Amino acid sequence: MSVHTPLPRKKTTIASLLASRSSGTPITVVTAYDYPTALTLSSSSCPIDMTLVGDSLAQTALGLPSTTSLTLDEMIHHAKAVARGTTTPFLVVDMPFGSFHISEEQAARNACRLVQEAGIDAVKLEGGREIAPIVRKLTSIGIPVMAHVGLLPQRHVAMSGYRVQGKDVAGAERIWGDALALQEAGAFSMVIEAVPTPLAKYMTENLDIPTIGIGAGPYTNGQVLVWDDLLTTTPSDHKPKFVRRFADVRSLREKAIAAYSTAVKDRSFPHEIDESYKMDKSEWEKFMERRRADESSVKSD
Ligand SMILES: Nc1nc(=O)c2c([nH]1)NC[C@@H]1CN(c3ccc(C(=O)N[C@@H](CCC(=O)O)C(=O)O)cc3)CN21
Ligand SMILES: CC(C)C(=O)C(=O)O
Ligand SMILES: [Mg+2]
Repeated sequence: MSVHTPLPRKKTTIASLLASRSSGTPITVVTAYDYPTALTLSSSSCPIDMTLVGDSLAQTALGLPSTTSLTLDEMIHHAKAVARGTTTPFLVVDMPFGSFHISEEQAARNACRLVQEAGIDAVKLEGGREIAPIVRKLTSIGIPVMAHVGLLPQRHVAMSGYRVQGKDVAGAERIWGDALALQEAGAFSMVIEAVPTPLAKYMTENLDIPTIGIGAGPYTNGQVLVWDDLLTTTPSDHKPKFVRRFADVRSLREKAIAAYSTAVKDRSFPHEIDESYKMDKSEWEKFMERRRADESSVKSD
């Protein structure tokens, strides 16, 4: 096989994620909110292990102030679009704020909706040991659950903003205790968001499930980034420390739209021959003959 031919890839499974963890192969996760994005993450030239329909959808794609106002119906609408474009990546969806805390029954009903209506592989739930019974319930009915500890954006008000978590002994102990309880409840993997590097390293070394970090340093089993952050799609004055800009898609888009606008205004677009359609001269003449006949009959009325 030539170096230019991408390796054929199979659908990511929980078993293959565990195998990546065991072999020390970093796991790649990117968020997606629509069909074209899902196609890119499934492409054989840039294959990603896991696609996450994150509730960051609220801010990145819908212009909402935070994730807490995103509804389950809105999430399902986007998850369906992402599922249509997803082939090999494992497809995980964030359960929105309020869609799983009320009771185990509510969580099970809504997770089943995501599986049946959107066709996703697993759900992700933000929270600590207090949601362990819900994780256990979903796992027991065959819905894989990804845990999410550390910074919990759905609780940004209670946490007084988006702040690094687990920086002191008490905070680190709480997060480690949460992680153990969630693993024990059956979570197949865990996102660790915005915690100091040594804590995420300790968690990765002492848990049995793959850890996926965001703002958790280089020692987790995998990394996740938000599509819009890594591509720079939107104007933003604030860049969290953990974001690396791998491209500047925003300026590329703006250049293209400016060029289009200029071309329309100076009439260089569309080109009369290359970008427009022809009509046979005889057909055109017959059409004009009929129009003239119609016009003279209107005048003589
Ligand atoms: N575009 C986007 N990227 C994300 O990573 C993301 C979202 N949206 N929306 C939902 C949550 C919100 N997240 C955030 C938002 C802000 C910070 C932030 O400003 N962090 C500070 C930490 C300050 C401190 O405590 O020292 C930073 O400067 O890194 C972190 C995570 C992560 N998620
Ligand atoms: C940042 C990731 C982990 C997430 O939860 C989201 O995009 O909503
Ligand atoms: Mg999220």
